[in-house]
Order: sequence, then C-alpha cells, then structure tokens
Amino acid sequence: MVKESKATTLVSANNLTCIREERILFDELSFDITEGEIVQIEGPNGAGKTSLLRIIAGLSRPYAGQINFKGEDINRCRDEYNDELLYLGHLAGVKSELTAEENLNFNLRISGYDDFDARQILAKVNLSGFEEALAGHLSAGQHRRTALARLWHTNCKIWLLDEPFTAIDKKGVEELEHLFLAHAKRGGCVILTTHQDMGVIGDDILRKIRLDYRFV
Ligand SMILES: Nc1ncnc2c1ncn2[C@@H]1O[C@H](COP(=O)(O)OP(=O)(O)OP(=O)(O)O)[C@@H](O)[C@H]1O
Repeated sequence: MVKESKATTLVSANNLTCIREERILFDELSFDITEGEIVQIEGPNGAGKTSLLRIIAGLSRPYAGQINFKGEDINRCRDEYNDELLYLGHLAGVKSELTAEENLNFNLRISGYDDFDARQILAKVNLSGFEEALAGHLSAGQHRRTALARLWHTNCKIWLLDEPFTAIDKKGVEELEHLFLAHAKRGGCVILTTHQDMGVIGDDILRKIRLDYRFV
C-alpha cells in the first residue's frame, strides 16, 4: 500500500495584527504555508504586504500574534529558521560600488556557501558579459537580476520575495516562475508580493492571501 505523506507546515501566522500610524493593516490574520506552496500576498499600495513579509521574516514584530516555523515560535528557533530563510526585500542587498560578481560572491559567502561558480550563476540570470560591471552602472533590470541570482544557488526552503519581478522583462519573469515551480516541487515554499500577473504559475497552483486595509 502506498503511504500518503502529508506536506509539512513550514510557516504559520497566528492571529497577526499589524498597526501603522493608527491604521490597522491586518487584524487577527492566520494562515499556514506548507512545503510545495507558492503564495502571493496581494493588495493595493499601502495595504501592508511588505509589512507582512518583514514580520514573517522576523525583521519586525507584529502588534499582536506570532509566526511559527514548523510549529515553534520563530523567536525561540531563530537560528534554525534563519538557516531556512531567504528574504529578498526591495533593496535586496546589492551594493552599487561592487561588481555583479562581487555582489553575488558576497551574498553567497555571507550565507555560508563557498563552493559555487559565480559566473555560471550569473549566466543563468542573463548577466554573462556583465560580471565585472559595477552594480551601480547596471540597468534596473540587471541590478535586480544581480540580487535574484542567489535564488539559483541556495538550500533555503522558505523564499520570501518582495516584488521580485520589478524591472524584470517578460522572459525573465517566466524564468523566475519556472524556478519557483521547481523550488515548490522540491518541497520548498515561495511567499511573494507582486502586482504582476503570473502566466506560468496557474491559478490552480498559486494561492493568494489578500490584504485590504481599513481605518481604526
Ligand atoms: N516602519 C513604519 N512606520 C510607520 N509606518 C509604516 C512603517 N512601515 C510601513 N508603514 C506604513 O504602513 C503602510 C503599509 O506599508 P507597506 O510597505 O507594508 O505596504 P505595501 O502593501 O507593501 O505597499 P506597496 O504595494 O506600495 O509596496 C504604509 O502606509 C506605510 O507608510
């Protein structure tokens, strides 16, 4: 008999409330995200998507509620959680005064990787020939690709991506979508914000968490 294996819950939000400038961005928000899921946090500008991602990442605290990693409060398993977390925010840790290759080397080494071929990874994000260009001299899309390159070399299961498609061309968006699908298939999860429609990841796969703010 084939035994059905149940997907592990990686991240749970428990009754999260976030208040900014006397505005409730979200209130008693709860959800579970399991291995293999791709989740889009959606809502209008200012709804609290970045705020929610930062709370999930443990970078800021909610007014109330907590985030659990595999059932445990992230404040009690920080190291274990951080080992599984890849967070790419708006600025995404790309330093203008470093080259594309130096940025990738830095970002991967600081995450504990030392066995990689940066040029090969940069080729995957279409930056061949730009390895030695200063990030500050790259186009907006190439700058973003420099940040995203580390997704091609990571063991982290939980990807938290704030507007990953910003400035990325159509083909690049599709390649990223395929990467997310492959990551989910390997048992990871992707939690992202975007205002863009995703054409490769169908609505049957994509799960949406919608935020709509209201005044206190
Ligand atoms: N640290 C902070 N202090 C005060 N207000 C904040 C802080 N962080 C966010 N806000 C406010 O909270 C609201 C939600 O911001 P957030 O960046 O989470 O929205 P968003 O849904 O990601 O928006 P967008 O689609 O424009 O990126 C905004 O009105 C913002 O000004």
